[in-house]
Amino acid sequence: MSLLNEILSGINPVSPEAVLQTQKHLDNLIKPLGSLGKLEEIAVRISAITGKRPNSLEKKCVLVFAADNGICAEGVSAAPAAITALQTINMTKRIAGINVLSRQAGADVYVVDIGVDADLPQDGMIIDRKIRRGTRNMLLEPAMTREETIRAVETGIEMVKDLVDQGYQVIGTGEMGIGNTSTSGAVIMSLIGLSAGEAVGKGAGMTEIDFEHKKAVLHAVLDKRQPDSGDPLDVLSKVGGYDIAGIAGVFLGCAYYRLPVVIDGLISITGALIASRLNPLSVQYMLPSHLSAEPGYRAVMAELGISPYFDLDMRLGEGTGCPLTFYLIDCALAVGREMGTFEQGEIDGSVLVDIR
Ligand SMILES: O=C(O)c1ccc[n+]([C@@H]2O[C@H](COP(=O)([O-])O)[C@@H](O)[C@H]2O)c1
Ligand SMILES: Cc1cc2nc[nH]c2cc1C
Repeated sequence: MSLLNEILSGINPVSPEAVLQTQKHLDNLIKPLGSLGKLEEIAVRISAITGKRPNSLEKKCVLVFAADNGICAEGVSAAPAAITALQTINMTKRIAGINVLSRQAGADVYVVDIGVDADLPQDGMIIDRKIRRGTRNMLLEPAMTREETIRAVETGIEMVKDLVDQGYQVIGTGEMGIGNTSTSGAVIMSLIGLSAGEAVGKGAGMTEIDFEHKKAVLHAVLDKRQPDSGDPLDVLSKVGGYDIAGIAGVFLGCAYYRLPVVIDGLISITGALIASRLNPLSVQYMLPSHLSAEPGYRAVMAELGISPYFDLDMRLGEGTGCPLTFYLIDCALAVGREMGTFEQGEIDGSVLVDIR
């Protein structure tokens, strides 16, 4: 059996007993019932995933998949494609946004070259899992072969296995790739049935005229490629990218190894959508972070049945929503471990009214 099929058939649901026990514990702490809102939701979700309580997720990282996109030849991004390689190198110099925010949250950053169209420095700072130097131009031909697509998804799964072996307890999903709001948009349009205007925004920034062109290109791409919306790997291979595929693998791998995994922005949630279509149980292991400014994000969230924890008008990508969510997770788990019970606080909790 292929690694992908083995992982897909080995994903189990989270623990319903841990959900009940954790909510019972939270309801016995000195506060009105449910008054810590989404922090309680996070604590319950983490218990459900780990199957135990109390929890403490000390070892955290963000996994950044870097890849180029052939569709950039059609002028779908105002940013030059060369920025993919440059910013990937900047991440190894620890000066990118993802490095700064991860440092604040006590999380490590790992950068994986899964398809950058450049020879990156072989200095041990970038994990070299390059499948190809960028995808093909999806307006002219399928972006990836099915074999490359599966290899990219399996790369994500293998990265999770390595991180689990190193003791990581929570993983964030990041990416770097000029043009990847277009590939993500095309995948979302195919799988959910949205128009380009409903799926994509201005990505890393572009003029109104260029934005109209980007949307027209995406409609032309779907017209030419005719991806099969019932086959997520067909969609991914025809109009996706190596980064989205690697991220989909991370979501599946985390579900298989029972690790919480955090969603970042549009590209990350597109990987989550692919994972969920391949195995819906994988959604139980996902935690959201922020609301991306790209419009397709809301539609995917709605399908996944989750809602973002915060909205800071962020649209950087790189995985930057993840370290912020790591901090929320730390807070939520500390509440579960450290807050006193009604008995310890000498308060009669039985008189309180449950308004949830
Ligand atoms: O994750 C998001 O929601 C997001 C929204 C806008 C832009 N980005 C980042 O910007 C790049 C893609 O933008 P673009 O315009 O080249 O498609 C890519 O490197 C992403 O990390 C990411
Ligand atoms: C500078 C720059 C940094 C990025 N990080 C993620 N996407 C990006 C796009 C640009 C243009």
